[in-house]
Amino acid sequence: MDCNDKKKVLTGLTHECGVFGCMARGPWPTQLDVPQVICLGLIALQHRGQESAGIVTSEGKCSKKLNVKKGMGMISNIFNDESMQKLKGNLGIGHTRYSTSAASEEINCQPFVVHTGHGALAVAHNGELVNSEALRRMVLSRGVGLSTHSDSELITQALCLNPPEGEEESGPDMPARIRHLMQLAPLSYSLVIMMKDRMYGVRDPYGNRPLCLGKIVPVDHQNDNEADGWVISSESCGFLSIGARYVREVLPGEIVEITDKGCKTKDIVPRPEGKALAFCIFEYVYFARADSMFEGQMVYSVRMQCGKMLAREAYVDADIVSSVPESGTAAAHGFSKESGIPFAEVLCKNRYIGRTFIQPSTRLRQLGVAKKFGAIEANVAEKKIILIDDSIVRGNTIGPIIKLLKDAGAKEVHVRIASPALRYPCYMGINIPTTEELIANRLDNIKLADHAGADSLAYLSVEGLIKAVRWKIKKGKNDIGHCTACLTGEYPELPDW
Ligand SMILES: O=P(O)(O)OC[C@H]1O[C@H](OP(=O)(O)OP(=O)(O)O)[C@H](O)[C@@H]1O
Ligand SMILES: NC(=O)CC[C@H](N)C(=O)O
Ligand code: SF4
Ligand SMILES: [Mg+2]
Repeated sequence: MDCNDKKKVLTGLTHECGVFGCMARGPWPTQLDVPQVICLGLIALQHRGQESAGIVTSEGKCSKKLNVKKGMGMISNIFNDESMQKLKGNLGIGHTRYSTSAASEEINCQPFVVHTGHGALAVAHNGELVNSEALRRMVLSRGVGLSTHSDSELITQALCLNPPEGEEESGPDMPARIRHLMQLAPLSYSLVIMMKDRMYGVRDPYGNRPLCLGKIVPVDHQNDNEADGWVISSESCGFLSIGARYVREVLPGEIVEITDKGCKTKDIVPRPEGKALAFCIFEYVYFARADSMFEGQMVYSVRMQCGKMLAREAYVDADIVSSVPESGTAAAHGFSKESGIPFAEVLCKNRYIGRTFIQPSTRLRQLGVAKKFGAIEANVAEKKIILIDDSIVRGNTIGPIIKLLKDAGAKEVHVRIASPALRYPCYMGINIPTTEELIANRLDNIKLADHAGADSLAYLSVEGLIKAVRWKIKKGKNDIGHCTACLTGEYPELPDW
Protein backbone atom coordinates (compact mmCIF):
# COMPACT_ATOMS: atom_id res chain seq x y z
CA MET A 1 0.00 0.00 0.00
CA ASP A 2 1.38 3.39 -0.96
CA CYS A 3 1.53 5.73 2.05
CA ASN A 4 -0.81 8.20 0.29
CA ASP A 5 -3.52 5.58 0.54
CA LYS A 6 -3.75 6.41 4.21
CA LYS A 7 -4.47 10.08 3.57
CA LYS A 8 -7.96 11.37 4.18
CA VAL A 9 -9.46 13.66 1.54
CA LEU A 10 -9.36 16.97 3.38
CA THR A 11 -12.10 19.49 2.77
CA GLY A 12 -13.08 22.87 4.11
CA LEU A 13 -11.70 24.87 6.99
CA THR A 14 -11.26 23.00 10.20
CA HIS A 15 -13.26 24.78 12.82
CA GLU A 16 -12.11 26.43 15.96
CA CYS A 17 -13.25 25.72 19.52
CA GLY A 18 -16.36 26.23 21.60
CA VAL A 19 -16.43 27.54 25.17
CA PHE A 20 -19.37 27.40 27.55
CA GLY A 21 -20.11 28.30 31.18
CA CYS A 22 -23.10 28.00 33.51
CA MET A 23 -23.74 29.64 36.90
CA ALA A 24 -26.74 28.69 39.06
CA ARG A 25 -28.44 31.56 40.80
CA GLY A 26 -28.19 31.31 44.64
CA PRO A 27 -28.99 29.89 47.14
CA TRP A 28 -26.69 26.90 46.69
CA PRO A 29 -26.83 23.85 46.48
CA THR A 30 -28.90 24.54 43.41
CA GLN A 31 -31.79 22.65 41.86
CA LEU A 32 -30.38 23.55 38.43
CA ASP A 33 -28.82 20.63 36.53
CA VAL A 34 -25.54 22.50 35.93
CA PRO A 35 -23.37 19.69 34.40
CA GLN A 36 -26.24 18.62 32.10
CA VAL A 37 -26.75 22.22 30.96
CA ILE A 38 -23.02 22.51 30.16
CA CYS A 39 -23.01 19.17 28.36
CA LEU A 40 -26.00 20.17 26.19
CA GLY A 41 -24.45 23.60 25.64
CA LEU A 42 -21.29 21.91 24.37
CA ILE A 43 -23.26 19.56 22.11
CA ALA A 44 -24.78 22.66 20.49
CA LEU A 45 -21.20 23.87 19.90
CA GLN A 46 -19.93 20.50 18.63
CA HIS A 47 -19.60 21.89 15.07
CA ARG A 48 -16.77 24.14 16.41
CA GLY A 49 -14.54 21.26 17.49
CA GLN A 50 -14.71 17.50 17.54
CA GLU A 51 -11.30 16.38 18.76
CA SER A 52 -11.76 16.50 22.54
CA ALA A 53 -13.92 18.08 25.21
CA GLY A 54 -14.04 18.71 28.94
CA ILE A 55 -16.16 20.02 31.80
CA VAL A 56 -14.98 21.44 35.13
CA THR A 57 -17.46 22.28 37.91
CA SER A 58 -17.35 23.68 41.43
CA GLU A 59 -19.65 23.41 44.40
CA GLY A 60 -18.68 26.94 45.32
CA LYS A 61 -17.40 26.12 48.80
CA CYS A 62 -13.87 24.81 48.59
CA SER A 63 -11.21 26.66 46.64
CA LYS A 64 -9.09 23.49 46.49
CA LYS A 65 -11.60 21.19 44.84
CA LEU A 66 -12.87 21.37 41.29
CA ASN A 67 -14.57 18.39 39.60
CA VAL A 68 -12.93 17.60 36.27
CA LYS A 69 -13.80 15.30 33.36
CA LYS A 70 -11.97 15.59 30.03
CA GLY A 71 -11.44 13.21 27.15
CA MET A 72 -10.71 12.72 23.47
CA GLY A 73 -13.50 12.48 20.90
CA MET A 74 -17.09 13.64 20.62
CA ILE A 75 -19.02 14.96 23.61
CA SER A 76 -21.58 12.15 23.61
CA ASN A 77 -18.77 9.59 23.92
CA ILE A 78 -16.98 11.36 26.78
CA PHE A 79 -19.80 12.07 29.24
CA ASN A 80 -22.21 9.53 30.75
CA ASP A 81 -24.47 9.29 33.79
CA GLU A 82 -21.57 8.41 36.06
CA SER A 83 -19.44 11.39 35.00
CA MET A 84 -22.46 13.72 35.24
CA GLN A 85 -22.96 12.54 38.81
CA LYS A 86 -19.33 13.28 39.67
CA LEU A 87 -19.58 16.71 38.04
CA LYS A 88 -22.48 17.85 40.25
CA GLY A 89 -21.92 21.50 41.12
CA ASN A 90 -23.32 25.02 41.25
CA LEU A 91 -21.16 26.48 38.51
CA GLY A 92 -19.00 25.09 35.76
CA ILE A 93 -17.29 25.63 32.44
CA GLY A 94 -16.77 23.45 29.37
CA HIS A 95 -14.79 23.30 26.15
CA THR A 96 -14.91 21.47 22.85
CA ARG A 97 -11.66 21.55 20.89
CA TYR A 98 -10.22 21.72 17.44
CA SER A 99 -6.49 22.03 18.08
CA THR A 100 -4.44 24.87 16.63
CA SER A 101 -1.44 25.42 18.84
CA ALA A 102 -0.62 22.00 20.28
CA ALA A 103 -1.27 18.39 19.29
CA SER A 104 -4.69 16.79 19.53
CA GLU A 105 -3.82 14.80 22.63
CA GLU A 106 -5.29 14.22 26.06
CA ILE A 107 -2.71 16.45 27.74
CA ASN A 108 -3.87 19.48 25.72
CA CYS A 109 -7.61 18.96 26.36
CA GLN A 110 -9.40 21.89 27.93
CA PRO A 111 -10.43 23.40 30.33
CA PHE A 112 -6.96 23.72 31.85
CA VAL A 113 -6.94 23.57 35.66
CA VAL A 114 -4.16 24.92 37.93
CA HIS A 115 -3.94 25.23 41.69
CA THR A 116 -2.67 28.62 42.81
CA GLY A 117 -1.95 30.26 46.15
CA HIS A 118 -5.48 31.68 45.90
CA GLY A 119 -7.24 28.41 45.02
CA ALA A 120 -7.99 26.47 41.87
CA LEU A 121 -8.46 28.17 38.51
CA ALA A 122 -9.96 26.67 35.33
CA VAL A 123 -9.71 28.18 31.84
CA ALA A 124 -11.44 27.40 28.52
CA HIS A 125 -10.09 29.18 25.42
CA ASN A 126 -11.22 29.70 21.83
CA GLY A 127 -8.66 31.39 19.61
CA GLU A 128 -4.92 31.49 19.16
CA LEU A 129 -2.39 33.93 20.59
CA VAL A 130 -0.51 35.78 17.86
CA ASN A 131 2.32 36.59 20.28
CA SER A 132 2.51 33.24 22.06
CA GLU A 133 6.30 33.02 21.67
CA ALA A 134 6.95 36.33 23.43
CA LEU A 135 4.39 35.55 26.14
CA ARG A 136 5.89 32.10 26.62
CA ARG A 137 9.35 33.58 27.13
CA MET A 138 7.94 36.10 29.59
CA VAL A 139 6.04 33.49 31.63
CA LEU A 140 9.05 31.12 31.70
CA SER A 141 11.33 33.98 32.77
CA ARG A 142 9.09 34.50 35.82
CA GLY A 143 10.04 31.00 37.00
CA VAL A 144 6.84 29.29 35.86
CA GLY A 145 7.11 25.81 34.31
CA LEU A 146 4.75 24.84 31.49
CA SER A 147 3.74 21.25 30.89
CA THR A 148 2.44 21.61 27.31
CA HIS A 149 2.92 23.69 24.16
CA SER A 150 -0.67 24.87 24.28
CA ASP A 151 -1.26 28.62 24.16
CA SER A 152 -4.32 27.98 26.33
CA GLU A 153 -2.11 26.61 29.13
CA LEU A 154 0.05 29.69 28.65
CA ILE A 155 -2.99 31.90 29.22
CA THR A 156 -3.86 29.89 32.34
CA GLN A 157 -0.36 30.32 33.77
CA ALA A 158 -0.20 34.00 32.80
CA LEU A 159 -3.38 34.51 34.85
CA CYS A 160 -1.58 33.11 37.90
CA LEU A 161 1.01 35.91 37.78
CA ASN A 162 0.48 38.75 40.23
CA PRO A 163 -0.71 41.89 38.42
CA PRO A 164 1.86 44.71 38.07
CA GLU A 165 -0.06 46.64 40.75
CA GLY A 166 1.58 44.28 43.27
CA GLU A 167 0.77 41.55 45.77
CA GLU A 168 -2.88 40.94 46.64
CA GLU A 169 -3.39 40.25 50.30
CA SER A 170 -7.12 39.62 50.49
CA GLY A 171 -7.48 37.13 47.61
CA PRO A 172 -6.69 37.61 43.94
CA ASP A 173 -7.82 40.68 42.03
CA MET A 174 -8.94 38.63 39.02
CA PRO A 175 -10.08 41.54 36.84
CA ALA A 176 -6.61 43.13 37.33
CA ARG A 177 -4.91 39.85 36.38
CA ILE A 178 -7.12 39.44 33.33
CA ARG A 179 -6.52 43.06 32.29
CA HIS A 180 -2.78 42.48 32.63
CA LEU A 181 -3.03 39.38 30.40
CA MET A 182 -5.05 41.33 27.82
CA GLN A 183 -2.41 44.03 27.69
CA LEU A 184 0.28 41.40 27.19
CA ALA A 185 -1.72 39.42 24.60
CA PRO A 186 -4.25 41.47 22.65
CA LEU A 187 -5.33 38.76 20.13
CA SER A 188 -7.09 36.27 19.77
CA TYR A 189 -9.33 34.76 22.42
CA SER A 190 -12.67 34.30 23.96
CA LEU A 191 -12.16 32.94 27.46
CA VAL A 192 -14.29 31.50 30.19
CA ILE A 193 -12.37 31.51 33.48
CA MET A 194 -13.67 29.86 36.64
CA MET A 195 -12.68 30.06 40.31
CA LYS A 196 -14.35 28.57 43.39
CA ASP A 197 -17.54 30.64 43.28
CA ARG A 198 -17.34 32.94 40.26
CA MET A 199 -16.48 33.00 36.61
CA TYR A 200 -15.29 35.55 34.08
CA GLY A 201 -16.14 35.88 30.40
CA VAL A 202 -13.50 37.69 28.35
CA ARG A 203 -13.30 38.73 24.70
CA ASP A 204 -10.10 40.04 23.21
CA PRO A 205 -10.01 43.80 22.51
CA TYR A 206 -10.31 43.17 18.75
CA GLY A 207 -13.49 41.13 19.29
CA ASN A 208 -12.00 38.49 17.01
CA ARG A 209 -13.75 35.45 18.45
CA PRO A 210 -17.40 35.42 19.51
CA LEU A 211 -18.88 35.13 23.04
CA CYS A 212 -22.37 35.84 24.33
CA LEU A 213 -24.46 35.79 27.48
CA GLY A 214 -27.78 34.09 28.17
CA LYS A 215 -30.17 33.76 31.05
CA ILE A 216 -31.76 30.48 32.14
CA VAL A 217 -35.46 31.10 32.70
CA PRO A 218 -37.88 28.90 34.69
CA VAL A 219 -39.40 26.27 32.40
CA ASP A 220 -42.97 26.67 33.74
CA HIS A 221 -43.37 30.44 33.75
CA GLN A 222 -41.18 32.21 31.27
CA ASN A 223 -41.09 35.50 33.15
CA ASP A 224 -38.39 37.71 31.71
CA ASN A 225 -37.42 39.13 35.07
CA GLU A 226 -36.64 35.83 36.71
CA ALA A 227 -33.51 33.79 36.19
CA ASP A 228 -32.52 30.34 37.42
CA GLY A 229 -28.98 31.01 36.29
CA TRP A 230 -26.71 32.46 33.66
CA VAL A 231 -24.87 30.95 30.72
CA ILE A 232 -21.98 32.15 28.60
CA SER A 233 -21.22 30.60 25.24
CA SER A 234 -19.25 30.98 22.01
CA GLU A 235 -22.57 30.95 20.14
CA SER A 236 -26.20 31.42 21.08
CA CYS A 237 -27.48 28.48 18.97
CA GLY A 238 -27.89 26.11 21.93
CA PHE A 239 -29.75 28.50 24.22
CA LEU A 240 -33.29 27.40 23.44
CA SER A 241 -32.39 23.74 23.90
CA ILE A 242 -31.29 24.42 27.50
CA GLY A 243 -34.16 26.78 28.35
CA ALA A 244 -32.01 29.91 28.11
CA ARG A 245 -32.70 33.28 26.52
CA TYR A 246 -30.14 35.27 24.59
CA VAL A 247 -29.17 38.40 26.53
CA ARG A 248 -26.29 40.06 24.67
CA GLU A 249 -22.80 39.71 23.26
CA VAL A 250 -19.77 40.14 25.48
CA LEU A 251 -18.20 43.30 24.06
CA PRO A 252 -14.74 43.38 22.49
CA GLY A 253 -12.25 43.86 25.34
CA GLU A 254 -14.92 43.30 28.01
CA ILE A 255 -14.34 41.41 31.26
CA VAL A 256 -17.69 40.16 32.61
CA GLU A 257 -17.91 38.74 36.11
CA ILE A 258 -20.65 36.18 36.77
CA THR A 259 -21.60 35.22 40.32
CA ASP A 260 -24.71 33.67 41.87
CA LYS A 261 -26.11 37.21 42.03
CA GLY A 262 -25.76 38.05 38.32
CA CYS A 263 -23.45 39.45 35.62
CA LYS A 264 -21.40 42.62 35.96
CA THR A 265 -18.97 44.36 33.57
CA LYS A 266 -15.67 44.75 35.44
CA ASP A 267 -13.72 46.50 32.69
CA ILE A 268 -13.45 47.13 28.95
CA VAL A 269 -9.84 46.93 27.82
CA PRO A 270 -9.06 49.11 24.76
CA ARG A 271 -7.30 47.97 21.60
CA PRO A 272 -3.79 49.15 20.84
CA GLU A 273 -3.84 52.73 19.49
CA GLY A 274 -5.13 53.09 15.92
CA LYS A 275 -6.26 49.46 15.55
CA ALA A 276 -9.73 48.59 14.25
CA LEU A 277 -12.16 45.94 15.50
CA ALA A 278 -11.64 42.56 13.83
CA PHE A 279 -14.53 40.13 14.34
CA CYS A 280 -13.87 37.03 12.19
CA ILE A 281 -15.98 37.42 9.03
CA PHE A 282 -15.80 33.67 8.45
CA GLU A 283 -18.03 33.08 11.48
CA TYR A 284 -20.80 34.44 9.22
CA VAL A 285 -19.65 32.62 6.10
CA TYR A 286 -19.13 29.14 7.46
CA PHE A 287 -18.12 28.43 11.09
CA ALA A 288 -21.17 29.41 13.09
CA ARG A 289 -24.47 27.56 13.18
CA ALA A 290 -27.06 29.38 11.07
CA ASP A 291 -29.33 29.99 14.08
CA SER A 292 -26.66 31.86 16.09
CA MET A 293 -26.72 35.64 16.58
CA PHE A 294 -23.79 37.99 16.10
CA GLU A 295 -23.85 41.79 16.19
CA GLY A 296 -27.63 41.82 16.56
CA GLN A 297 -28.33 39.69 13.47
CA MET A 298 -28.92 36.07 12.74
CA VAL A 299 -26.18 34.23 10.84
CA TYR A 300 -28.84 32.71 8.54
CA SER A 301 -30.02 36.18 7.44
CA VAL A 302 -26.46 37.26 6.65
CA ARG A 303 -25.87 34.13 4.57
CA MET A 304 -29.09 34.84 2.68
CA GLN A 305 -27.91 38.40 2.08
CA CYS A 306 -24.59 37.05 0.75
CA GLY A 307 -26.60 34.98 -1.74
CA LYS A 308 -28.57 38.07 -2.81
CA MET A 309 -25.33 40.03 -3.32
CA LEU A 310 -23.92 37.16 -5.33
CA ALA A 311 -26.99 37.18 -7.59
CA ARG A 312 -26.43 40.89 -8.23
CA GLU A 313 -22.71 40.41 -8.92
CA ALA A 314 -22.68 37.13 -10.86
CA TYR A 315 -26.13 36.40 -12.35
CA VAL A 316 -26.42 33.69 -14.96
CA ASP A 317 -29.52 32.30 -16.64
CA ALA A 318 -30.61 28.87 -15.32
CA ASP A 319 -33.61 26.64 -14.53
CA ILE A 320 -32.93 26.21 -10.82
CA VAL A 321 -30.73 27.50 -8.00
CA SER A 322 -29.43 24.92 -5.58
CA SER A 323 -26.80 24.43 -2.88
CA VAL A 324 -24.08 22.20 -1.54
CA PRO A 325 -25.57 21.27 1.83
CA GLU A 326 -25.28 22.26 4.68
CA SER A 327 -23.70 25.67 4.90
CA GLY A 328 -24.34 26.75 1.27
CA THR A 329 -28.12 26.49 1.61
CA ALA A 330 -29.05 29.88 3.13
CA ALA A 331 -27.05 31.72 0.44
CA ALA A 332 -28.77 29.67 -2.28
CA HIS A 333 -32.18 30.80 -0.97
CA GLY A 334 -30.92 34.39 -1.09
CA PHE A 335 -29.67 33.96 -4.67
CA SER A 336 -33.01 32.44 -5.68
CA LYS A 337 -35.02 35.26 -4.08
CA GLU A 338 -32.94 37.98 -5.73
CA SER A 339 -32.75 36.36 -9.19
CA GLY A 340 -36.30 35.00 -9.33
CA ILE A 341 -34.92 31.57 -10.33
CA PRO A 342 -36.63 28.85 -8.25
CA PHE A 343 -34.73 26.98 -5.54
CA ALA A 344 -34.66 23.17 -5.68
CA GLU A 345 -32.54 20.67 -3.78
CA VAL A 346 -30.17 18.63 -5.92
CA LEU A 347 -28.05 16.90 -3.29
CA CYS A 348 -28.65 14.80 -0.20
CA LYS A 349 -25.82 14.81 2.33
CA ASN A 350 -25.19 11.79 4.49
CA ARG A 351 -25.14 13.42 7.90
CA TYR A 352 -23.60 10.34 9.54
CA ILE A 353 -20.38 10.29 7.55
CA GLY A 354 -18.85 12.95 9.86
CA ARG A 355 -15.29 12.52 10.87
CA THR A 356 -14.52 8.94 10.21
CA PHE A 357 -11.48 7.09 11.47
CA ILE A 358 -11.87 4.43 8.77
CA GLN A 359 -9.02 4.86 6.30
CA PRO A 360 -10.51 4.63 2.83
CA SER A 361 -9.13 2.21 0.28
CA THR A 362 -7.63 3.67 -2.90
CA ARG A 363 -10.84 3.04 -4.87
CA LEU A 364 -13.03 4.77 -2.28
CA ARG A 365 -10.55 7.61 -1.86
CA GLN A 366 -10.69 8.25 -5.61
CA LEU A 367 -14.44 8.74 -5.29
CA GLY A 368 -13.51 11.67 -3.05
CA VAL A 369 -16.16 13.65 -1.24
CA ALA A 370 -18.84 12.31 -3.58
CA LYS A 371 -19.20 9.57 -0.94
CA LYS A 372 -20.85 12.18 1.27
CA PHE A 373 -23.56 13.10 -1.25
CA GLY A 374 -26.29 11.64 -3.41
CA ALA A 375 -27.86 13.44 -6.41
CA ILE A 376 -31.64 14.01 -6.45
CA GLU A 377 -32.06 12.92 -10.05
CA ALA A 378 -35.66 14.10 -10.39
CA ASN A 379 -34.54 17.72 -9.86
CA VAL A 380 -31.31 17.45 -11.82
CA ALA A 381 -31.99 15.74 -15.16
CA GLU A 382 -31.98 18.10 -18.16
CA LYS A 383 -31.58 21.17 -15.90
CA LYS A 384 -29.32 24.20 -16.08
CA ILE A 385 -28.26 24.51 -12.44
CA ILE A 386 -26.72 27.35 -10.43
CA LEU A 387 -24.92 25.57 -7.62
CA ILE A 388 -24.10 27.67 -4.55
CA ASP A 389 -21.52 26.77 -1.91
CA ASP A 390 -20.30 28.96 0.93
CA SER A 391 -16.59 28.54 0.24
CA ILE A 392 -13.93 26.78 -1.78
CA VAL A 393 -10.80 25.95 0.17
CA ARG A 394 -8.65 23.16 -1.29
CA GLY A 395 -11.15 22.56 -4.08
CA ASN A 396 -11.72 18.91 -3.21
CA THR A 397 -15.51 19.15 -2.77
CA ILE A 398 -16.75 20.93 -5.85
CA GLY A 399 -15.35 18.72 -8.67
CA PRO A 400 -16.78 15.36 -7.48
CA ILE A 401 -20.15 17.04 -6.82
CA ILE A 402 -20.33 18.44 -10.34
CA LYS A 403 -19.48 15.02 -11.71
CA LEU A 404 -22.29 13.54 -9.60
CA LEU A 405 -24.76 16.10 -10.98
CA LYS A 406 -23.63 15.68 -14.57
CA ASP A 407 -23.84 11.86 -14.20
CA ALA A 408 -27.42 12.39 -13.00
CA GLY A 409 -28.22 14.28 -16.22
CA ALA A 410 -27.55 17.97 -15.42
CA LYS A 411 -27.25 20.01 -18.65
CA GLU A 412 -25.13 22.83 -17.19
CA VAL A 413 -23.69 23.50 -13.71
CA HIS A 414 -22.72 27.10 -12.90
CA VAL A 415 -20.86 27.38 -9.59
CA ARG A 416 -21.36 30.50 -7.49
CA ILE A 417 -19.46 30.86 -4.21
CA ALA A 418 -21.00 33.01 -1.48
CA SER A 419 -17.63 34.26 -0.20
CA PRO A 420 -14.47 35.60 -1.87
CA ALA A 421 -11.50 33.44 -2.84
CA LEU A 422 -9.48 32.24 0.17
CA ARG A 423 -5.82 33.11 -0.36
CA TYR A 424 -4.06 33.57 3.00
CA PRO A 425 -3.58 31.54 6.18
CA CYS A 426 -5.26 32.38 9.49
CA TYR A 427 -3.23 32.89 12.67
CA MET A 428 -6.22 33.39 14.94
CA GLY A 429 -7.55 29.98 15.75
CA ILE A 430 -8.58 28.51 12.39
CA ASN A 431 -6.62 25.85 10.63
CA ILE A 432 -6.52 27.25 7.10
CA PRO A 433 -4.31 25.24 4.76
CA THR A 434 -1.03 26.69 3.52
CA THR A 435 -1.02 29.31 0.76
CA GLU A 436 0.03 26.62 -1.76
CA GLU A 437 -2.84 24.32 -0.76
CA LEU A 438 -5.49 27.00 -1.27
CA ILE A 439 -6.77 26.34 -4.76
CA ALA A 440 -7.55 30.02 -5.51
CA ASN A 441 -3.78 30.67 -5.44
CA ARG A 442 -3.24 28.10 -8.17
CA LEU A 443 -6.25 28.44 -10.47
CA ASP A 444 -8.20 31.52 -11.57
CA ASN A 445 -12.00 31.32 -12.03
CA ILE A 446 -11.81 30.04 -15.61
CA LYS A 447 -9.17 27.41 -14.90
CA LEU A 448 -10.92 26.31 -11.71
CA ALA A 449 -14.26 25.95 -13.55
CA ASP A 450 -12.47 23.85 -16.13
CA HIS A 451 -10.68 21.77 -13.48
CA ALA A 452 -13.94 21.14 -11.59
CA GLY A 453 -16.00 20.42 -14.72
CA ALA A 454 -18.26 23.46 -14.19
CA ASP A 455 -19.72 25.56 -17.01
CA SER A 456 -18.74 28.74 -15.14
CA LEU A 457 -17.54 29.77 -11.70
CA ALA A 458 -17.60 33.04 -9.76
CA TYR A 459 -16.94 34.17 -6.17
CA LEU A 460 -18.62 36.94 -4.18
CA SER A 461 -16.38 40.04 -4.01
CA VAL A 462 -14.80 41.18 -0.72
CA GLU A 463 -16.88 44.40 -0.91
CA GLY A 464 -20.02 42.34 -1.55
CA LEU A 465 -19.35 40.15 1.50
CA ILE A 466 -18.66 43.14 3.76
CA LYS A 467 -21.84 44.87 2.53
CA ALA A 468 -23.89 41.72 3.16
CA VAL A 469 -22.45 41.32 6.65
CA ARG A 470 -23.01 44.95 7.62
CA TRP A 471 -26.35 45.63 5.94
CA LYS A 472 -28.36 45.38 9.17
CA ILE A 473 -25.85 46.11 11.92
CA LYS A 474 -27.16 48.97 13.98
CA LYS A 475 -23.94 50.44 15.37
CA GLY A 476 -21.80 53.50 14.84
CA LYS A 477 -19.16 53.22 12.11
CA ASN A 478 -16.37 53.04 14.71
CA ASP A 479 -18.03 50.13 16.47
CA ILE A 480 -17.93 47.88 13.40
CA GLY A 481 -14.88 46.05 12.11
CA HIS A 482 -14.29 42.63 10.60
CA CYS A 483 -11.21 40.53 10.06
CA THR A 484 -10.91 39.60 6.38
CA ALA A 485 -7.25 38.55 6.54
CA CYS A 486 -7.68 35.15 4.87
CA LEU A 487 -9.29 36.95 1.90
CA THR A 488 -7.24 40.14 1.73
CA GLY A 489 -3.98 39.44 3.58
CA GLU A 490 -4.67 42.42 5.87
CA TYR A 491 -4.06 41.02 9.34
CA PRO A 492 -5.14 42.81 12.54
CA GLU A 493 -1.76 41.76 14.05
CA LEU A 494 0.96 39.55 12.63
CA PRO A 495 2.18 36.56 14.63
CA ASP A 496 5.58 36.61 16.32
CA TRP A 497 6.54 33.16 15.06
O1 LIG B 1 -12.76 23.26 -1.20
P1 LIG B 1 -12.79 22.22 -0.16
O2 LIG B 1 -11.49 22.14 0.59
O3 LIG B 1 -13.19 20.89 -0.67
O4 LIG B 1 -13.80 22.65 0.98
C1 LIG B 1 -14.96 23.41 0.81
C2 LIG B 1 -16.15 22.73 1.40
O5 LIG B 1 -15.91 22.41 2.79
C3 LIG B 1 -16.96 22.93 3.59
O6 LIG B 1 -18.01 21.99 3.72
P2 LIG B 1 -18.01 20.78 4.74
O7 LIG B 1 -18.28 19.54 3.99
O8 LIG B 1 -16.77 20.82 5.56
O9 LIG B 1 -19.18 21.07 5.77
P3 LIG B 1 -20.67 21.67 5.69
O10 LIG B 1 -21.59 20.51 5.67
O11 LIG B 1 -20.81 22.45 6.95
O12 LIG B 1 -20.83 22.52 4.51
C4 LIG B 1 -17.49 24.11 2.80
O13 LIG B 1 -18.83 24.37 3.13
C5 LIG B 1 -17.36 23.65 1.37
O14 LIG B 1 -18.48 22.91 0.98
N1 LIG C 1 -9.36 26.31 17.83
C1 LIG C 1 -9.14 26.90 18.98
O1 LIG C 1 -9.78 27.88 19.37
C2 LIG C 1 -8.00 26.27 19.72
C3 LIG C 1 -7.68 26.85 21.08
C4 LIG C 1 -6.22 26.60 21.45
N2 LIG C 1 -5.34 27.43 20.65
C5 LIG C 1 -5.87 25.13 21.30
O2 LIG C 1 -5.15 24.75 20.42
O3 LIG C 1 -6.34 24.34 22.07
S1 SF4 D 1 -8.13 35.22 8.90
FE1 SF4 D 1 -10.16 34.55 8.16
S2 SF4 D 1 -10.70 32.80 9.45
FE2 SF4 D 1 -9.01 33.87 10.47
S3 SF4 D 1 -9.99 35.30 11.92
FE3 SF4 D 1 -9.65 36.42 10.02
S4 SF4 D 1 -11.55 36.16 8.83
FE4 SF4 D 1 -11.53 34.62 10.45
MG1 LIG E 1 -19.93 22.54 2.60
